[in-house]
Parts: sequence; structure tokens; C-alpha cells
Amino acid sequence: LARELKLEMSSEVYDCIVIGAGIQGSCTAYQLAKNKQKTLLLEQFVLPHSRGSSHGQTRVIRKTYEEDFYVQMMHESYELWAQLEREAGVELYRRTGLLVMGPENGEGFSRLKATMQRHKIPTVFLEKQEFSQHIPNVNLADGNGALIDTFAGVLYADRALRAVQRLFQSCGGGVIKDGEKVIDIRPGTEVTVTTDSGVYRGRSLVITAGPWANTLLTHTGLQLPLKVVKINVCYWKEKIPGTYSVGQSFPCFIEMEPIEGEYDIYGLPSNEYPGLMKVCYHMGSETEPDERDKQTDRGDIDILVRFVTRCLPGLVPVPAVVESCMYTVTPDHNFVLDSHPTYGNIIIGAGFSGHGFKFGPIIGKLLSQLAMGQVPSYDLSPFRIQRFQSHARSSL
Ligand SMILES: Cc1cc2nc3c(=O)[nH]c(=O)nc-3n(C[C@H](O)[C@H](O)[C@H](O)COP(=O)(O)OP(=O)(O)OC[C@H]3O[C@@H](n4cnc5c(N)ncnc54)[C@H](O)[C@@H]3O)c2cc1C
Ligand SMILES: O=C(O)[C@@H]1CCCCN1
Repeated sequence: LARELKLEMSSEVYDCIVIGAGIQGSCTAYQLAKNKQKTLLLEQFVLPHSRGSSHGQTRVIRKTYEEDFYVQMMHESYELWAQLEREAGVELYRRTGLLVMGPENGEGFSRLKATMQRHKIPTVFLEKQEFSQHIPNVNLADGNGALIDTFAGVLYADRALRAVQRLFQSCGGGVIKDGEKVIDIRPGTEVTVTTDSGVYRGRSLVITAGPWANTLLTHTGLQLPLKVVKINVCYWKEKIPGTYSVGQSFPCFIEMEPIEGEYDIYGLPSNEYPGLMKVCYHMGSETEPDERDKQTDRGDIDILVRFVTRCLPGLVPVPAVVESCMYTVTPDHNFVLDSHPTYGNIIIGAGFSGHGFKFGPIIGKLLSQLAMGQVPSYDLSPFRIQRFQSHARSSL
């Protein structure tokens, strides 16, 4: 009886319910509340938590993308991050620059260079002979070229997430309920969302559930071709503390792989843990989000040990600290930002494929526009569900 009473339906109808208080759901909820939408943000875990994709202290922010649409979105995203810094009164971005190393004549590296030039993004192209003068303590592999995106840097991720959630709650109409797992969704002109302790109704629903996207989408008869992988977040000890630190103006870096020009290995200057530099492999092994640590594959760490030994001689080539995070990856590594194919008032933000944090504020704006029935301010065709066609299964 107690349970039935607790699960009694709240009489309130929200303009929008957002499921998942990672960076994407939190930014979306904030945008909605700013637009005077009565908004409920539901999160399964007690906040803050480290079980999804948005925890940890740092993320890379950059415009260094091959695709024009990402570069265009990043122009505005930088502005929106700066606006958030002003609104929250905290520093969220630190400029460090981003060093990209990749096969000099490879297609990926050439396309990247061309995009940077086309968009007039402040970039320094480093010749092999001058490399070590600018970037000491890094060995550039034979055949690799190097460039620096000078406005790239670090976002303080945990701090950003807290700031956005606080701003959301300080808007009239912004409510967070954490420690409430959504267990059912009933589509309709008013969507009914049941958690393990309540029932809520919203005129629209945004699903930003990170690695759990498909679990929730089951209730709506849709499955997306998403792969959840566990990333071993490795920190490496500096032989001489400070060698690769933000204080010494050491940049973030990305090393592109020789064959396809995909991003392969990346690093951030030592900062959050003094004396330790974060260097990770941009791939991992598949995992169940609720059983993340059952995945114990460390093949990525072997690759990193070889890389650190070869390229970063100032680091001890054994990870000192290993943390965990998950990517939710689409087949083309582009995001999903779209309405549900059957229910127009259910909006999906998913598949951020290990590079979505920096877009948080702009994704929040786009998903809120979709939820309010407005025309989104960017062409969302690269992000449509329809592109999967043969993959996306409708079980309706
Ligand atoms: C190691 C690592 C490094 C990265 N580096 C970068 C980088 O340098 N730059 C960059 O831009 N991006 C980076 N990313 C990617 C970026 O962090 C993610 O794209 C982003 O955090 C995804 O956010 P999200 O809100 O979609 O997911 P999440 O943060 O996972 O949020 C989803 C939330 O939904 C909740 N939820 C799920 N199911 C339910 C339910 N049934 N009921 C209630 N709540 C539910 C979850 O608990 C979770 O809190 C990195 C990611 C990782 C893992
Ligand atoms: O989004 C980013 O900028 C980083 C780059 C390398 C891979 C992980 N994500």
C-alpha cells in the first residue's frame, strides 16, 4: 500500500521532462527553464556520480574537426561556455592549445588542415625542425606532421556540470529529482514517465540517458545502433613534476592513427592531479553500463605504454592511476539529435561517441528547440536517426 501511495501520479503537468542529468540533459534542462518551460530533470543516481560519461575533472574543447558542421557549432559553443562562466561566476575553460599530430600526407590530417584554413581558425603549423623547440619532451613520429589549434583548451567538467545544474535550479520552474530511476515511459500527447518512486507527466520528453539510451528507448519501441564501451582513463607520472603541466603551458594533444586518420590517442596536461598527466586511448571494449567494471580488458593500456615510451619520454610508462568512463558510440561517430520517428514530442540526444562534452551548451539549445517545437538553429541532417535506416529497428 505504501508503494502504491508513493507512486501516486503527481497532479502537475510539466512542459518538459528530461531523463538523465549528464552534461547533455543538464544543459537541455537549463535552456528549457531559461525559456520559461516548467522542467523536471530526472536522474537515476544521487548527484554527483561517476557512473556515466560526464564525470571527471577535465575534457578537451577544440574547433579542430574535419567536418564543417562541427566547426560551426563550436563557434557558438565557445560563446555559450563563456556565457555560462559569467552566469555561474566560475572558471570553466582554460586555454592550453591543442597539438594535433598525424600522418603528414594522410587524408585525415590533410582534411583537418584544410578545414582549419577554410574557417580561419587560429592555427600554427609546425615544421619538423621547429617542433621540439615549441613542444619540448615530445617525440614526433617519423612521417607525422603537427599543428596547434591555439584557442583549444580544457573544460573543467565536474565543475561545469554542477554549475549548469545549479543554474537550472535557480531558474523558476527548474526541478531536479535525483536518485529516481525511470522504469517506464508511456508516449502520448502527455508523456507519462514512471520512476521507482513517482509518476510524472510532461507535454514533451527529452531522453539524454548516455549509455542507457537504448534501455529507455525500449519503452518507445525504438532501438538505435549504439555501442557502449568502457574507457580506461589513465594518468601517468611525470619523471620531473610539472614537465607536462598546464602551468608550463603544455597543450592538450591528439595523435591521429596512421591508417584511417581517426583519433587514436589523446592527452591533457597535468593539472587536476599534480604530477600526473592524463593520456588515454580513444577506443575501448564493449560493456554493459550497469556492469561496467566487469569489463577488464586492458589491451588499450598496452597500446598506451608503447606510445608513452616512444613519444612522451618524461613520463613513467606505467599508468599510476586508472579511472573509468563510458562512450556511447554510433557507427559514424556523429551524434543523434532528433525527434522520435513515431512520437514527435519525444526528443532524443544520444550517441555522443566520446566527443560530446564540448558541445554541451549548444546541444542543450538544439534539444530544447526540438522539445519546444521550434525550428532548430542548425541543420541537423548529420544527426538524424534516419541515417541508420538498416540499423534502427522499430519494434512497433
Ligand atoms: C574518458 C572520456 C573522455 C572524454 N573526453 C572528451 C573530451 O575531451 N571532450 C569532449 O568534448 N568530450 C569528451 N568525452 C565525451 C563526453 O564526456 C560525453 O559525450 C558526454 O559526457 C555525454 O554526456 P551525456 O549527458 O550524453 O551522458 P551521461 O553523462 O552518461 O548522462 C546520462 C545520464 O542519464 C542517467 N540515466 C540513465 N538512465 C536513466 C534512467 N532510467 N533514469 C534516470 N536517469 C537515467 C545516467 O545515470 C546519467 O547520469 C569523453 C568521455 C569519456 C568517457
Ligand atoms: O572530444 C575530444 O576532443 C577528445 C579528443 C580525443 C578523443 C576523446 N575526445
